[in-house]
Amino acid sequence: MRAINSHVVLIDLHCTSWQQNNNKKQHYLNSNNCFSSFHRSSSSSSRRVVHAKAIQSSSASPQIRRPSDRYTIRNGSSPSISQTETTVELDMFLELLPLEMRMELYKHQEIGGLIEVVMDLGRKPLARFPSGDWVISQRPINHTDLDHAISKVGEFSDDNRSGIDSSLHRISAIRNRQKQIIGLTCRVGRAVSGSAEIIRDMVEEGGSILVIGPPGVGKTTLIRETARMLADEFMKRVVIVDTSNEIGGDGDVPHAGIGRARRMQVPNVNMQHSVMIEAVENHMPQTIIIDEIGTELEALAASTIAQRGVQLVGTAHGTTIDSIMKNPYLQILVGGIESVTLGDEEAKKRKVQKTILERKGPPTFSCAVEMISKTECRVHHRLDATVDAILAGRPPVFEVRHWDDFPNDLEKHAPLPEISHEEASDLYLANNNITSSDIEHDEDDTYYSPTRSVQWSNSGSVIKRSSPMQVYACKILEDDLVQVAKVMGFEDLIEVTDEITIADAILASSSELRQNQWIRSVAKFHQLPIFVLKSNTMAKMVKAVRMILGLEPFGPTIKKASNGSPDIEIDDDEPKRKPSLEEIDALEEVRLAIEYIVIPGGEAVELLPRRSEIIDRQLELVQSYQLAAQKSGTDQNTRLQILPLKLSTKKASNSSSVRRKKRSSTSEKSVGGGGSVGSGGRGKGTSVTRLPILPE
Ligand SMILES: Nc1ncnc2c1ncn2[C@@H]1O[C@H](COP(=O)(O)OP(=O)(O)OP(=O)(O)O)[C@@H](O)[C@H]1O
Repeated sequence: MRAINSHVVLIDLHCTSWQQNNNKKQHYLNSNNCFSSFHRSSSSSSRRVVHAKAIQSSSASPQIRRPSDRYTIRNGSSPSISQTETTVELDMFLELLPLEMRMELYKHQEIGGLIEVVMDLGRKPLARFPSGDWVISQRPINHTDLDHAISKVGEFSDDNRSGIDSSLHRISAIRNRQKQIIGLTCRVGRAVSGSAEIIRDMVEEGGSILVIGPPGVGKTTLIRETARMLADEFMKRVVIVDTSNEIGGDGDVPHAGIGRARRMQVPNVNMQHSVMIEAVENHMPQTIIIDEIGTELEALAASTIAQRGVQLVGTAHGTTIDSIMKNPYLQILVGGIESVTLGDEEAKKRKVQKTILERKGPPTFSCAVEMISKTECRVHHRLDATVDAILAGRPPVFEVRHWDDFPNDLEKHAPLPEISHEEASDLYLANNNITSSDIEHDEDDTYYSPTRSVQWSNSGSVIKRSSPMQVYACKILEDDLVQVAKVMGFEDLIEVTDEITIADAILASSSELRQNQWIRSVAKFHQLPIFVLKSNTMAKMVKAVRMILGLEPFGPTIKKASNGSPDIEIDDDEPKRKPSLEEIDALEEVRLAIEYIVIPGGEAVELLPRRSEIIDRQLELVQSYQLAAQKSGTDQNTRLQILPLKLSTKKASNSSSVRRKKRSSTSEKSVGGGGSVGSGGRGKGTSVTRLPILPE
């Protein structure tokens, strides 16, 4: 047994990094391999899925039945766009082709998913589908075919792009040396409703988003829907700088796919950057949408816009952030890179070479999305951290999201309703597949036995779960959490995971949450409760573990975050009145004894003699750690001894009060947890367990 004097010790708990994770997704191709669209009311809270339907052509080739023309297009906030209109858009596209080729194409099962048609002089025309390329006709394309197509589109601008009025299609020309058009790449443009759901949390956060991806991966489609989402659902003033009219479609009236967002056309591709600045200066936007930032001037303009506090959503060609970093013109988007020479000492301290690469300044965009395919992307919530990691040769932290895993249940993204504590708990239970039949009310054994399955509750009821609770620790030292769980005997019931997808709860420090709002978004996205530690003391950790396992009610600890999501704050079980200096000293003595000797070393500690009221306060604190204690000494010289025994409080009925009455002023009595426990004589319904001694 050891006695200690209290003194203040600062415990520095290091942080675990916010690990790479998972995903979420959206669903576009239904089982018939045709496009589905999500129709959303402008209020955004009520959402429903509109399934794709077969539609018969009403115009171009009425005699042709198109069994696979089964796609719909989201209609944004305007309810006026009908499926017939969307069919008309495909018809407009197909009219670029000579009739016999059009008829062939109509017959294709995947016509609804057609991506591009390629017409090169003297070659067979190709149709590109998600499943691959398909030869439309054995007859090679001739000049008449090209002239026919060119006659259906508007003028080609200096970037050799054109469009079809009132549609999102993009027609790109290849010219010979005499500037005559000898090839056409005709891309079907469509507003794919729901395509921005995958980044809704980021859009909502209001940060600037850089979308990176190779050609044709769906960047324009994603930012078009993002523009609509921002304008129609988040009611932002959105201006699209539409260099090739690809986002808002050809013609002076923008396509309904952009919702209420405004669109600025760009007369000449070289003027994109000046139109970007003009947009900020003249039209008071809150968000600027810009497709294909490709030149240094455009990157500089983007950086200027970001500095003026305007949210940016932009795209750039590339496969990864790394490729943007390597592009000298686009580097500025990620903060710029410079080489720094360190002093010998610093280089040694950092264990790096003397000359290293560092980020020059803050990136233009706060987060980034790397589109891997139309159905998968990598989300970098903190672009600065990603860039720093890449420069330091560390793997960046990102989240992989899959559209195809995304539950069709878009309600997940509805704003959280006002909920009571009970409802918050119910939500948590529901998300963890805990049904009411799993709930046992076990009044005789409210304390948790480690040999059981995991339990979770908010009100003392006992809930069984089949696997250990998976906790995602955010800026909480994983080892500390594991250690606390271990000393509490819960090592089989709680696990720390790096995979947020399989997590049941997030345990985060409040400072981390304040700094990184996106954690809340991710939690909301995955519907996980966040248990918030204001400080990383063991007492709070013990309480957090008990709450996560459902052994302690939340009570008034649920606080609404600014975004409406309920955080469960781990409060101290500290006295609410102002404690005296003597009390503070006595409680600190308890804390140090427990955290430095009793729990880690498994040793008993006898505290200094105190007045009985102070000893009662000490006892309360000991109980909050679920430890047993006993009083010793005389009435004038009473002191508390903390035992390395876990307090197990079975229903003590009235026995505690009976024992208190019997307490002798000189004899030793073990006390704790509302009932009395002693290492020698345990009362009925109470027990103590020897704490495991931790490894050094
Ligand atoms: N989520 C999606 N579901 C179905 N089709 C999609 C989706 N996203 C894009 N597409 C289709 O894929 C094709 C290419 O899309 P988009 O033009 O958006 O790609 P991009 O990455 O912007 O290409 P580029 O870089 O060449 O401009 C279009 O025909 C578009 O309709």
